[in-house]
Amino acid sequence: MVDYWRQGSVAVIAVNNPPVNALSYNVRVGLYNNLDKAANDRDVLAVVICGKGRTFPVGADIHEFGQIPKEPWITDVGRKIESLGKPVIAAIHGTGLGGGLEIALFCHYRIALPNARVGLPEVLIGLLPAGGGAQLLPRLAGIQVAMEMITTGRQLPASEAAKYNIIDKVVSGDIVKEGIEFALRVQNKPFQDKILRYRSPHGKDSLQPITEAVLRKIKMRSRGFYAPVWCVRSIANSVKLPFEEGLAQNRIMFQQMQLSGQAKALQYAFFAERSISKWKLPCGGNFATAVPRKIKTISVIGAGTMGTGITVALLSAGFPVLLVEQNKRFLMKGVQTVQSLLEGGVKRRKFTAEQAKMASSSLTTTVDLQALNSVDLVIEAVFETLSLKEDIFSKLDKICKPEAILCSNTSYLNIDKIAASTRRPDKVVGTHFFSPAHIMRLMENIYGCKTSPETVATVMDLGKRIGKVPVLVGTCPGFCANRMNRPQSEEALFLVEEGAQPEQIDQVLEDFGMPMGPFKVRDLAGGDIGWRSRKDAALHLGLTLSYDLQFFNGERYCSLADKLCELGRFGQKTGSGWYSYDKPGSKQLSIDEDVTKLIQNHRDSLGIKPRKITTQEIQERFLFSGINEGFKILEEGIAARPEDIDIIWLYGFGFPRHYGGPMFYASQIGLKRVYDRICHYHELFPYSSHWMPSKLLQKLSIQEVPIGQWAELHSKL
Ligand SMILES: CC/C=C\CC(=O)SCCNC(=O)CCNC(=O)[C@H](O)C(C)(C)COP(=O)(O)OP(=O)(O)OC[C@H]1O[C@@H](n2cnc3c(N)ncnc32)[C@H](O)[C@@H]1OP(=O)(O)O
Repeated sequence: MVDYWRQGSVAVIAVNNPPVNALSYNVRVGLYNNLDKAANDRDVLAVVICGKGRTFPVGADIHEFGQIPKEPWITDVGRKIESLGKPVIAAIHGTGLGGGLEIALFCHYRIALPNARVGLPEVLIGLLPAGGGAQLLPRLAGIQVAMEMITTGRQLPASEAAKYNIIDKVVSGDIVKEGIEFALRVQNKPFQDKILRYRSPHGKDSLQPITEAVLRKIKMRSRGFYAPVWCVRSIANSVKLPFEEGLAQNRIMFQQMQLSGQAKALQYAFFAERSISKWKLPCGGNFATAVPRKIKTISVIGAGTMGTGITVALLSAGFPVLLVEQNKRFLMKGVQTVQSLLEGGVKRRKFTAEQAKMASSSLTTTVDLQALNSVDLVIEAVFETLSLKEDIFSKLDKICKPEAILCSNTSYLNIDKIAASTRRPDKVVGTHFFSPAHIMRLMENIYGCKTSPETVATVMDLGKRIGKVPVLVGTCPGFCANRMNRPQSEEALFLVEEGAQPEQIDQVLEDFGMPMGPFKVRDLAGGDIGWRSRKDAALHLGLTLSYDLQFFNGERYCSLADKLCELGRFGQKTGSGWYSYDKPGSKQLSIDEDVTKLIQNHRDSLGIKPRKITTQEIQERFLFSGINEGFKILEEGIAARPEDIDIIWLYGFGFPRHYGGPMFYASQIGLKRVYDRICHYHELFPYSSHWMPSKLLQKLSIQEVPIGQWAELHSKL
């Protein structure tokens, strides 16, 4: 796991633990023993530490967290380096992260390739840099830089790290060769002043104002995530305590944090995010055997909000796009939107003006579907009407080349039905983007019963290539994301009907950590879209929406949202919705007395006496109704694993990452408790079928098993 060789007077110690040279127990032992070997070899005058393969060590082995940490620790390896009596050079390529960077900081010198990156990302997995980072970095780069790096986990490119003295020299070529050359130059020079523990932290007199400013920033963005605050404390220890005492204190804090639910959730999310690319279809095809088709040209049908957002996502990843609309007026409007989104990307520094120009020049347009005869892949993004989509897909089937893949950006409709309108159901797949599609990272890919593994592999690959987080699910109304969100939106309305205020519900869920409460989300998305589909659904059933309606199609129904829409209050875009806004399109909102009155009148007309609704009830009814649906999605095999569901929620709805996602959150609360509360609400609200408890949840509530085994259990149901 650790290789050792000598080249003249230089000993090279190379960590060899693929894929990322994590500092597992055996690696730490290997480093420690090989440092001893170099120390005891009189002919060795300097030592180079590096990583084999793709990277310098990226930190501790996260799989080992939760076990009792075995010595030597990273700090023991560090002390060994400091006391070696010979200069030690860290030669960094790839990413030098966490414990990897900490070892480098114990070294006397650090060199790096230009494309190397360094950082202390422990905070992102709910921890602090207890392997010396929080003590050493302030002594090298100063308190201000250490605070920024450690509380955000940001990785710095080598050139920026050199600016802060973290890297002594940026070198090009072969990193080991460069390391040896550097070692030969410094081998006979004094290096005691390079041992960071003997320095005092730069900017220590400004500790208090820096700390206050950082804590203010953390408060604004953390939403209940506490690791950044502990990181601040660990850096303060570098000023307040002698070096060894600071190390010991930070280690104690690290151990406490490691036991916390937040660290467990973040580490779960880290591996969950990596597991989603390992998909499997019920027919047996999977990520390892299916080969994605090469996609060079893509067409997007529909130049509305979704179509233009998807177009920008594709263009900015370097794909040429042929944008299609039904007439020139819509097309022109769409092109203008694409241009302004690209300009917005330049303003937000997502890409340079030059890149935006390049992207824009890769856009072509047409009003003629026939022009799609040579594209490799089509993404349809028209209205959510099944007949319209069926019509488009049957035309595409005739026009497009036989091997072309046909995707639908539907958020709700049955993929099998859309596929059935073609003679190539194996090449039909759902690619559900989230709005705004050029920004939101989730791409919910949906397979139908005939979608081929090759088609799935192609859209999963495409998602990665355009910087999205692609998650694969099966087909059902609303798939995973919207199916889980639906009961939550309904519960939010019912809670208002029963006595809560929209702003109260928003506040409770924002305090929980959601980026926006459900009523602000409704106003942002625009109430008219849901209103139209509710009216369509009613029409389809031969019913009409009426305002004293308390049941619809056998289910509890609340018509408050319809009443708002009837008044033209569609949300931000019309300047009023559940809140009122400064002007149409503005985000500046205030509570509207008219809405308060409308709610009161609504309750009066139905004879509902408002009651006090507690924070606990709001949280439970919003979160548990979605979680129950999540378990049904698992038990039906729509999602293969709870990890898939959680990643959908982290990236599609901004669910607080320090809770891991709704399914992991449920596992932490305890499935018995979640199940009991769902049964309680089922008893109270028998006309809301979303409270019918999931069978899988019931089973898991009796024999609690770790979340990693839920999927196995559902297959045996
Ligand atoms: C006292 C305690 C001292 C120190 C504390 C620490 O050091 S905590 C750990 C700090 N380091 C990190 O958090 C790094 C996490 N890793 C990453 O950010 C990325 O993986 C990385 C290194 C930038 C590489 O990204 P890339 O996209 O190239 O690869 P990918 O993420 O898919 O990872 C490849 C496989 O490696 C596994 N892996 C990555 N990091 C670790 C790790 N620290 N421990 C264990 N395993 C790790 C990852 O799960 C992938 O595995 P696979 O089976 O292929 O899915």
